[in-house]
Amino acid sequence: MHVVVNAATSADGKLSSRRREQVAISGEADFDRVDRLRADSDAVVVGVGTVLADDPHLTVKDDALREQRRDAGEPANPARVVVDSTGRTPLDAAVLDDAATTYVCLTESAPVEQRLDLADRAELVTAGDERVDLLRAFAALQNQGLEQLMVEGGGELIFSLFDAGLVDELSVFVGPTIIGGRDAPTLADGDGFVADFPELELADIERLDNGVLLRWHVADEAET
Ligand SMILES: NC(=O)C1=CN([C@@H]2O[C@H](COP(=O)(O)OP(=O)(O)OC[C@H]3O[C@@H](n4cnc5c(N)ncnc54)[C@H](O)[C@@H]3O)[C@@H](O)[C@H]2O)C=CC1
Ligand SMILES: Nc1nc(O)c(N)c(N[C@@H]2O[C@H](COP(=O)(O)O)[C@@H](O)[C@H]2O)n1
Repeated sequence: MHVVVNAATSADGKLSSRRREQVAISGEADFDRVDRLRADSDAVVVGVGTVLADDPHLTVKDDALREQRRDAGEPANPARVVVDSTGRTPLDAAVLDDAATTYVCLTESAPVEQRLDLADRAELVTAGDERVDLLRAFAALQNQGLEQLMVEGGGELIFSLFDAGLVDELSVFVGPTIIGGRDAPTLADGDGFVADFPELELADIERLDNGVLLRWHVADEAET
């Protein structure tokens, strides 16, 4: 399995504002790049915080890219994955429509009622007690044939994935704006690291729109 985290931050490292509403940080060229990355992925992964904040669709927007996937014998859109401990994904969420297969990763503590409702619209993966056990959930996704995973956020999920050692690559578009705010989500939130910080190797820098795209490889733990 190969896991790429992709996100857009303001120049001061924020994913969105303190209101947690979606902010268009990327310009046209970056959104096109994100669309290609989605088209090259087996699944697009988000946390339920992102679903509640943005109601994303997580589909490939370009008709030609969807056609290419069909020509290659793949579904037009990659699968969608929501990491959602207790089944808070609203039943009318855009990610639960029929544009793609959706997996909702839950824990044992997810109430039966939510579980039954979501099971009508998504494939359920159960891993962990309080929070989703990401190692187990991603292993289950791999067993379903999902090898290329693109994670789009948000900050809580991205931190947990680094903490679990599951990230292979990080792509960050740093856009030309300041959002600010101590309560605004950043690229990696959660509890944060205090030691054994994951080490990154810079793979590429590209000027894009009025910002910069940074691509990093995550160093193997054994090498750091
Ligand atoms: N600029 C960008 O590229 C993006 C921005 N965003 C922004 O990020 C914000 C949402 O991010 P967050 O609130 O951090 O939510 P999130 O999307 O990271 O979801 C976190 C939630 O996932 C659930 N969860 C279950 N197991 C977990 C685990 N092991 N680790 C972490 N979470 C687990 C928990 O309910 C947790 O509260 C929104 O404001 C959204 O607009 C989101 C994606 C991309
Ligand atoms: N790459 C990128 N740049 C931004 O500026 C963004 N705000 C986001 N947000 C992510 O895209 C999702 C929306 O997807 P759909 O257009 O609905 O398919 C949103 O939920 C964030 O994950 N990304």
